[in-house]
Amino acid sequence: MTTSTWTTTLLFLALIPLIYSFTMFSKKWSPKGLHCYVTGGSSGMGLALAELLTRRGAHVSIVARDEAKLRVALEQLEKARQSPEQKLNYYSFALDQADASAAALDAACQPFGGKSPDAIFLCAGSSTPGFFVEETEASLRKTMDMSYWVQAWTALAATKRMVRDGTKGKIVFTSSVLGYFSIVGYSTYSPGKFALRGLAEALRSEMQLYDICIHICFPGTIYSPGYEQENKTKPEITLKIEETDEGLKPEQVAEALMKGVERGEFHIAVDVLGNIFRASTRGASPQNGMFMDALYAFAGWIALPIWRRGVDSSIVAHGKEKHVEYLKKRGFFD
Ligand SMILES: NC(=O)C1=CN([C@@H]2O[C@H](COP(=O)(O)OP(=O)(O)OC[C@H]3O[C@@H](n4cnc5c(N)ncnc54)[C@H](OP(=O)(O)O)[C@@H]3O)[C@@H](O)[C@H]2O)C=CC1
Ligand SMILES: CCCCCCCCCCCCCCCC(=O)[C@@H](N)CO
Repeated sequence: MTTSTWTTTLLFLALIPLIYSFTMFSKKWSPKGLHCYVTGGSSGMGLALAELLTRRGAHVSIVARDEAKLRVALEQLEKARQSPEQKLNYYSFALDQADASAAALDAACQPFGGKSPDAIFLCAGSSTPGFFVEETEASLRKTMDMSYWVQAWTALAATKRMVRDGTKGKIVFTSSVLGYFSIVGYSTYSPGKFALRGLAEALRSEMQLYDICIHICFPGTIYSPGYEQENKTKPEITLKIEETDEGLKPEQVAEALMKGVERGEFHIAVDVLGNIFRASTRGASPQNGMFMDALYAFAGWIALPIWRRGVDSSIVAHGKEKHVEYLKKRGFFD
């Protein structure tokens, strides 16, 4: 290379951190005065997020199925209200159905003269861990509804509405670290959470046509009512593998998600573990920070193969000791 090529290359490399530092001064997104639509807003992370948005001065609509839980959740939101102008409402709909998802959105737009919400937070979802060999066609379809379609149907209705209304809004999906990798017990859940990543990636690209911003969050264990519920069917070995994950409270996840949205991150991880998996699995998805991402990816390069080997050997050991007995007891071989 000639001296001038070297100079140009060095100048170009020096520009990269400079360009990154500009992004630090760009205006943060704020939910104040905006209509935020939160699915799964009656429990766990969705409720914590709805409360946080209320405290930040947003109009908040929460959607879930159980009306009694929604009513209690709305009381919690009322306590976080910042001004009498804020519109806080709940809507009871089953979002794993396409028509009900569109109807829920229609209903929530009514108090706003039919106008689309400014931000859609898709938190609804659930998991029913178990062993794949014990699943059925019905259980696999149902669990896909509860991990993928429960968010995809609202995304479909919301993008149509935002584009028709010219709303330059945002849509935030909730996947899981189990949308980056998977382990025994999550064959009914990870596929839907992986699929959400695919959907978010396609939409991040397409929605640039309309200035609609897409985000997707990848939390680890959240100590929520949903977590208590899933533990009822969770295989012992799955629980054991999960012990490595410290877990967070719904409020901590909501705070971290909000920070990621404010910073304009596409993939939002809520803790170090999530960041390691994110940076190690990123592909061509935008990175969140050149230096930290390189560091997380390096940590993953070293630690993930070691961790996975440990997980694999604990599964093999568990199988030899207990698993066949377990299947026999459940009548699997009958
Ligand atoms: N808990 C965890 O460890 C983790 C959870 N996640 C994901 O984060 C999100 C929140 O989880 P978590 O905080 O545990 O939430 P919870 O399980 O505590 O609450 C789930 C919320 O979604 C609603 N919901 C569930 N199914 C439907 C449906 N078919 N139609 C409408 N609303 C529905 C529930 O209300 P109702 O039942 O009344 O409809 C409730 O409001 C989920 O998408 C979950 O998959 C990701 C990583 C870890
Ligand atoms: C640096 C390398 C160390 C790697 C350690 C990784 C430990 C991860 C354990 C599995 C965590 C599973 C979280 C499940 C969250 C979820 O989505 C379910 N609760 C379903 O709702």
